[in-house]
Amino acid sequence: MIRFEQVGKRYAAGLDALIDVSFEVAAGEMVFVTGHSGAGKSTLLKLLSLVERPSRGQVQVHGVDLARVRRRRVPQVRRGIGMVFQDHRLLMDRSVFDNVALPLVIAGVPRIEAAKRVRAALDKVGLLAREKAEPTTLSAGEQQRVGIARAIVGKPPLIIADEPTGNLDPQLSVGIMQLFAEFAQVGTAVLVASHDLHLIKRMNQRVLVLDHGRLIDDFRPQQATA
Ligand SMILES: Nc1ncnc2c1ncn2[C@@H]1O[C@H](COP(=O)(O)OP(=O)(O)OP(=O)(O)O)[C@@H](O)[C@H]1O
Repeated sequence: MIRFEQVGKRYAAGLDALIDVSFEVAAGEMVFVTGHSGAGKSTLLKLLSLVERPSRGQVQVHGVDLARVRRRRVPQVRRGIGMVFQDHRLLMDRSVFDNVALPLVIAGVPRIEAAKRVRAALDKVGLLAREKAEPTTLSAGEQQRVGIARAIVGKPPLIIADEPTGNLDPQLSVGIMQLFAEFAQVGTAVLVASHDLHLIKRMNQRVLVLDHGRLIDDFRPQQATA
């Protein structure tokens, strides 16, 4: 599903954010990316969402070498990725329903079909009753769940989340991670950047550890105990 092959990323300032990073993620896997602040976690996710391009090596998604994706095809590739951000980036003057519907509207999904899918996504994150609410009237955790509903509504084969639980309490954080794990169980590949070691430990999933841009560990708890 995802393949990084000796990937390097050097920003214009000359700083190496990623150095010789190689790994693969299969469909149905949930993987945490962790490491100190500045280790390269966000950069790694940005290469997948084509916000940044690698300086060396190759990033492949579904067998497609992302370096070959032309600028005008970038939006199409991004439609195959559900993106969740720490600051969730909701449109505050639109309803919860409209926020979640946005990717479907952009993709041209007919209204009745879109409404069905939006409600299914909201149901999944436990917010069906709040579809008419404006995001400002929701708690931080609820807003984050709207962001997740928006990321999953198009049923993308890949979800990437950058510190999705950064400002949530531990219980809510676990709930959101369990939701991601459920998506992985039905075949979605899920990549979550997080520095919350307590949460990562609790979820018992594969963990990639970055240190100053290098991948220093790739820990698979299931295999370790097998
Ligand atoms: N657009 C950019 N231009 C120049 N340097 C950048 C840019 N984006 C990130 N960097 C640098 O690349 C390194 C890796 O940054 P990145 O954001 O990937 O780390 P991170 O592990 O996500 O950190 P954090 O946990 O603090 O978000 C850092 O030293 C950062 O300053």
